[in-house]
Amino acid sequence: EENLSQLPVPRLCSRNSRIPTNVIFVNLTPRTVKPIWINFQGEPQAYPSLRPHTGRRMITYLDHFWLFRDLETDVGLLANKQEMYFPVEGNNVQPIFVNISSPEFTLKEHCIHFIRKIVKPEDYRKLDIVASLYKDLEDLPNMTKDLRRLTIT
Ligand SMILES: CC(=O)N[C@@H](C)C(=S)N1C[C@H](O)C[C@H]1C(=S)NCc1ccc(-c2scnc2C)cc1
Repeated sequence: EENLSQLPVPRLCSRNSRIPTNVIFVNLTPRTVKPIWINFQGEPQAYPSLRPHTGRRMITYLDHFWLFRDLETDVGLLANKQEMYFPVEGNNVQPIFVNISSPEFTLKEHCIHFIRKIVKPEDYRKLDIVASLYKDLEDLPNMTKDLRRLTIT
């Protein structure tokens, strides 16, 4: 019986449904948000960024997938409290609000994010901290990694 772990990870991709839906991306964060559309080939495609506390009314389609990232740090953000957004029903009257917010980070995650802002990666290992934190600092936010995790779970 073939070894399942050798099979390629299936690619999450939007389906070309052509069923439009009106949405409003609302950036509730004090950060600039980069919307990412996962295209029909499963490749992430960046859309124009949203400045802090701004909204953008736009048209997307049923069975299309979106992720949202902090433009500066690539930290993953939430859309309606989820890691991934996809419109569920075509609605041509009431636009659907997509509220983009920041996840609730632990104190440790806040500290990792802060240290990354003030210390260059080549200097992480000069810090007098426990070695396991070097790995945490070096495990930078990565959309491809998140996309793979989201695809297989
Ligand atoms: C046939 C089909 O579905 N083509 C895709 C490429 C289309 S039309 N898409 C993919 C996504 O569902 C969004 C939709 C496009 S390109 N809608 C127009 C559009 C343009 C700009 C935006 C944004 S996002 C942040 N700022 C703007 C202006 C959002 C949607």
